[in-house]
Amino acid sequence: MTVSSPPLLLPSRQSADHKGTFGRVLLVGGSRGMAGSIALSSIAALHAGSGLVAAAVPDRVLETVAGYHPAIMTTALPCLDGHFADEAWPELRDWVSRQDAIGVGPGMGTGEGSTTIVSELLRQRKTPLVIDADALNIIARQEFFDDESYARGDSDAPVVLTPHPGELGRLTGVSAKDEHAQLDAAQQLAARLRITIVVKGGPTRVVDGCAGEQSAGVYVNATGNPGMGTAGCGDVLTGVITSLLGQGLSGWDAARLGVWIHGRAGDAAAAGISQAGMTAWHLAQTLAGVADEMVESSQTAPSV
Ligand SMILES: NC(=O)C1=CN([C@@H]2O[C@H](COP(=O)(O)OP(=O)(O)OC[C@H]3O[C@@H](n4cnc5c(N)ncnc54)[C@H](OP(=O)(O)O)[C@@H]3O)[C@@H](O)[C@H]2O)[C@@H](O)CC1
Ligand SMILES: Nc1ncnc2c1ncn2[C@@H]1O[C@H](COP(=O)(O)OP(=O)(O)O)[C@@H](O)[C@H]1O
Ligand SMILES: [Mg+2]
Repeated sequence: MTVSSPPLLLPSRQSADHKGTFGRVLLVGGSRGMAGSIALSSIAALHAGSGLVAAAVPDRVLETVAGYHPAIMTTALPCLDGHFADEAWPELRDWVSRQDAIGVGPGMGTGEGSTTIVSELLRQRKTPLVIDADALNIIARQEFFDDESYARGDSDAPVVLTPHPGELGRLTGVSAKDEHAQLDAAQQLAARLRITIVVKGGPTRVVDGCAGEQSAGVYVNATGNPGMGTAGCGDVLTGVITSLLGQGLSGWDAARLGVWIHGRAGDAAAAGISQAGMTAWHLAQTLAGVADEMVESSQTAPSV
């Protein structure tokens, strides 16, 4: 099987490098019944090369999330019926500026406490953000993006949205059935807000509005397969792109390299397991095995 080349490469790792070199990132989400989503995002961030990964979750699911991987740190936030309570944001606020990147949304639900977290994370402009899943649904429901004040300026940290066509339909009002119209709508939204948008699917496309009108065009990803149409694969991508932002990449670079390595790991899982039988858990594991294909000099010949 021929493997396409990555759109860019991370710098090679040096002997003096340490955890801090590879970024400290925080994944915010999870709820009772959807603890796995934020765990998949957190594990994916580690397997994409982050130095330090923490998950900020409702108190009720902390032990569940912590139990998935000993290297993931966890922070319990106030909880109501297994979801973020209104008091969650005041406790999360002090963590934000200490992160190199934050991913928000997987499994978080769309309640009051989650809505406040999303609104406040959108307001801050210093920490790079990946916005996915229920955080996108909250933005759509609250019509946050109708307000131009959320647009990013030249000195603001990057923001990357990662909607699947259902979420993109809620955000833009353009039906998931109309692929071309959805891509146009994503390009307009990206240019208006000066953000990067990953339009997930088969294939996944990336559009970027950070250069203002001179949009960088459309990146069409060449890796991935229908075996990735299984619960949690998007949560894995959230962790990957959060990790790459935390390693210092721009939104455009983190999104393109993120979808490339995510699909590459999906292809490795399909080859190693099967398309029908692979799960997001397998994807998160095979990601660890192919991660060096994103790195200069240690670029190894693809194994499959
Ligand atoms: N283990 C866990 O904890 C997991 C937790 N998860 C968490 O669940 C939350 C809800 O997220 P979600 O994506 O599951 O539900 P939802 O937003 O209703 O979208 C699904 C609908 O959207 C559409 N659609 C999707 N793709 C499409 C396409 N390519 N092309 C066309 N249409 C497409 C399609 O709509 P339909 O066609 O069925 O009307 C589909 O039914 C979220 O927070 C997430 O993180 C999950 O990650 C799973 C694992
Ligand atoms: N047919 C396909 N070909 C390539 N990638 C796919 C295909 N179907 C789904 N994917 C990928 O799997 C992921 C699914 O994301 P999402 O629907 O958000 O999953 P979840 O929310 O369950 O984690 C996306 O990255 C998408 O690009
Ligand atoms: Mg998803």
